[in-house]
Order: sequence, then structure tokens, then C-alpha cells
Amino acid sequence: MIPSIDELLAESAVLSLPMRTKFRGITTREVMLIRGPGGWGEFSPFVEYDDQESAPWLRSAIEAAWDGPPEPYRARVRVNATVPAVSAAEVPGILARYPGVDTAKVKVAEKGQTLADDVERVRAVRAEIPRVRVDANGGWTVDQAVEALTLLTEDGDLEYAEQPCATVPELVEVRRRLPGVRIAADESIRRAEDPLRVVRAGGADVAVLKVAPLGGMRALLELAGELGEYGVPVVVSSALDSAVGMASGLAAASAIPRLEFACGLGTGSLLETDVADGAELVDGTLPAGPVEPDPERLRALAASDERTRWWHQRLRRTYTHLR
Ligand SMILES: O=C(O)CCC(=O)c1ccccc1C(=O)O
Ligand SMILES: [Mg+2]
Repeated sequence: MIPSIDELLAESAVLSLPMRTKFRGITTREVMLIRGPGGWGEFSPFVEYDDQESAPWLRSAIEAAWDGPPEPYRARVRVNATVPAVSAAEVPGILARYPGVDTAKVKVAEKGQTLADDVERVRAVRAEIPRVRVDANGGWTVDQAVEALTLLTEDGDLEYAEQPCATVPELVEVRRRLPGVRIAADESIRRAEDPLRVVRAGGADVAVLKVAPLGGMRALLELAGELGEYGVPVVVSSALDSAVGMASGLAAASAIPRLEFACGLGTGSLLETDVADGAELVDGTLPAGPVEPDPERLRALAASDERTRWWHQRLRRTYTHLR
């Protein structure tokens, strides 16, 4: 059952969340929260996404607000620190926001930066955190990936390299040329027509799964089950969500029977202010559980009237793409 547009908008809020550090080229994260009978849901496709690509994000918000979370297997989820493409000098300040975390994901291959910048940043992270993975967001060619990952594994292992190149054939090639480095697929799953294609092609050792682009917690769990049949472990990650979207990620992660890797659900630490008091990171874990936004924060973080209208229009357009 899909609620009406009026029901979706009835108790909704459009928010502009200031970030502590630039990430994905943005310094404020706009999100729309909707409230339904099952709790709160988050509709927050990145602003450049078109209406069709935004449709699973809306399905995900509706699932959270109307159906609520699936049955959990565990109460807390191990998370990784997320290190944006900052200078090496800024790394300790970022990591200080992740108490007890033993795994870091480091952004690399940022436009306008060099491989030397990546090497220095990763080195600065290794000085403090034992387990390191990198995420290139598809920014390298195959040759660049081979060169970079060879250099980045000279002074320590990488847990895995996430989306080193943009396309599936390139991931297959990198994996063939660098058998010692695990490859994780992110965009090749969440922005693909067929999320299993990259795995069938032999382009991924690990699958990064995000609730909203996959259409919700249960859709993610179904895909995680299918990936399990291929022997591919999953990492549940955020889309730079507010605490409401993060609750869906944490609920999905807590409902996966076997979780081998730390999840990318610690990005609340990249926000200056969140919609609810962030559940505290203890020993590198976050609790799974419902989140109730603080009404005062909702008022303080409200987006402008113009941006609110834009999000309402976006929701109306996206609604026509629901099936
Ligand atoms: O996985 C993490 O550590 C945090 C989430 C993250 O990196 C991310 C957040 C928003 C958009 C894209 C990405 C990404 O994994 O590429
Ligand atoms: Mg990624």
C-alpha cells in the first residue's frame, strides 16, 4: 500500500544540515523527513539525481515511516570512520570524532588532488587506525588504479578498495591484475539496472549496500541474501543520511545474519548538527533503534521556503515513478 501524496506531506520537514567538512563536494546536506504511522523516514536523494533515480529513495522513506524496521539479529553495529579527501594534517581531527573505531574508510582519487595526496592521507590514517579501506568513487582508470593501489599497499594492507574505477569491466580488470587487493562495488550496485551484474561478472569481492538507493531495508536484505549465495559479503553504508536515514541503515545492518565488515554508518560524525542527538559511538559501535527528531532542531534546521517548495515538488514528481 502506497500512502497518498497528502499523507506523505502531512508531517514532513525539509532540513538543511550543516557539515563539518566538505564531502562529495557539498557543505550542507538537504534532507526531507516524513512521518507515518510506523515512525520517521528520510527522503534524501542527492539534489542532482533525477526523479527516476529518486524513486527507490522515496520507497525507502515510505517503508521506514509506514512499515518500520525488520527483525534485528543484534543490538549494535560496528561502524567505520569515514575520512573525506582532506589534507593529512586534518586527519587526526576527523578521527577524533570516531571513538573506539578500528576501521577507517579513506576517500581517494578526488578531482584536483594527486596520488601523493592520497598516499599522505592514508599514511596519516594508518598512524592511528589499524584497518584501512579506500574509496575512489570510480575516479581511476584501470592503470591508475593499479598504480595507486600498488603504492597504497606498500606500507600496509588495505581491507579493500571501493569502486576504484567506474565500470564493471574495469573492476573485473583491476581485480584480475591485483589479486592481492579485495575490490568492493558501490556505484556499480546502487546505480545499476542489475545490482548483481558486477558480482556475476567477477568484479567484486565485497558489496557496499545503501538502504535508500536500493529501495529500502527489506530490499537491501533480499539483495544481501542473494549476494550471500555468491559468497560475497556486504557492508551497509550511509548516503550521508541524517539520524533518521541512519536508523534505517542501522536497522538493515542489524538484521543481516552475518556481518564480517564494519559498516559505513558513522557519517553522522561529519555533520555539524543532526536532527536528533546522535546515538553515542561506544567501542566503535552504534545502536540500532528508532530515532525521534528533536522538534527544536527541526525548527532550527528548517530549509528556506524556496528549498522546501523545491523538495515538495520533487516528492510529487518522484511519486509518479513509484511502482
Ligand atoms: O561508507 C562510508 O564510510 C560512508 C558513506 C560514503 O562514503 C558515501 C556517502 C554518501 C555518498 C557516497 C558515499 C560513498 O560510499 O561513495
Ligand atoms: Mg562509495
